[in-house]
Amino acid sequence: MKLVLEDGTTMTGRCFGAPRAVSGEVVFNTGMTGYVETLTDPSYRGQILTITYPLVGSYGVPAPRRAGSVDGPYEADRIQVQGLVVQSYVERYSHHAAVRSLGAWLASEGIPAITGIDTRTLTRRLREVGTMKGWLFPAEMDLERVKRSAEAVDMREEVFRLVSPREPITYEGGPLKVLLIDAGAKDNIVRSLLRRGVTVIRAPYHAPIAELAESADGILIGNGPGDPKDLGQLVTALRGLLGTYTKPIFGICLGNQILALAAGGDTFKLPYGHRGVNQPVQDLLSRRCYVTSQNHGYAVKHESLPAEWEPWFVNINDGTNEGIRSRLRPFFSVQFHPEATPGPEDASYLFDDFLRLCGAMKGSSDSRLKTAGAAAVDLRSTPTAGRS
Ligand SMILES: NC(=O)CC[C@H](N)C(=O)O
Repeated sequence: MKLVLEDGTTMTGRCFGAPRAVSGEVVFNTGMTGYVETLTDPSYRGQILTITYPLVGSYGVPAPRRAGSVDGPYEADRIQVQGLVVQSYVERYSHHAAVRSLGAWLASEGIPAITGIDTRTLTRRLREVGTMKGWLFPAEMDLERVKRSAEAVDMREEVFRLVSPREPITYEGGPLKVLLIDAGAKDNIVRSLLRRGVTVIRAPYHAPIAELAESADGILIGNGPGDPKDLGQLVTALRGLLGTYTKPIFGICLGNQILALAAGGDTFKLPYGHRGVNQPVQDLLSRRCYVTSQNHGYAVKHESLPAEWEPWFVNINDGTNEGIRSRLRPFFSVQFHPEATPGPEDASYLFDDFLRLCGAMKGSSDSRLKTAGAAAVDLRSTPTAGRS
């Protein structure tokens, strides 16, 4: 197999997945474990993933999930990456839950993978030049032919259609109801809500959101692939809703970007993104730091936020935005993944805060809580296990 980057960098290795030609944006993730979760995360749709940790495959892959379920550790029904790049693939796995090798899983889903690559050199290149387009293909194929014929995902609106459900799906979990806007949401967002006794209406990003939101106690905008600016239809729908909606809105990753755009803010592309399980962020209100799981290539411009909004979290490595919140209303979002999978669960308290707010606003006879301003204040002053 060969990996060629758009700056001409060429690397040769061995195939351990499907021997096929693909192209996509080449990105790297620094997590040491969690390849099953990472490979099935729809935010990676269309991208060729490099894992910087050198040994990959040693714990194999567990049994496939039950059909129609959202069982972990899978984050979706299929592998989402275009291709996989590792330094040393381990075929002989050992783990009590494993039933197949990583290579067998990749091959069964038609995903090409390459081993024997100096991923440290590759990552340094991507850090210097920035994320680049690349081609992964069997070594005997001619590059010019590959460039013409390699399978690629149309990264504009098409990519969101590939990863969102066709119709709204309801998961019964309890009396509180959350509308999850899905443009590629990870299944663990659904599991995180169900675990907390919540009914989830999982709706595609192009569904009539305002209508569906009426019967829900809050809205969660999930993660997803691509560039948030290609989701103009959702941004416009949400902008309309922000004018009248009084219940809580929480965004995760792509959801942070969408909320910022709907509020009138702007996003930009990071040179090589944040992908890993040890990204440090700081809550600007409490000054408390958290280690978080992240997978994003775009970020919100702090300075673009209109007066009602304020930066909530920042990334301690590069100072970029990691969350925003309305100063007046119960609308807030984070750029990292509180549901983790893989990664640290430091930030899972955010689900509890969001749901407590949904519950308080639904059940309270206190009319002050029904006004959005009071609810936003309530969120700020609520002590939680995660913050104590
Ligand atoms: N994990 C996500 O939701 C990623 C959001 C967006 N696709 C980005 O790369 O920034």
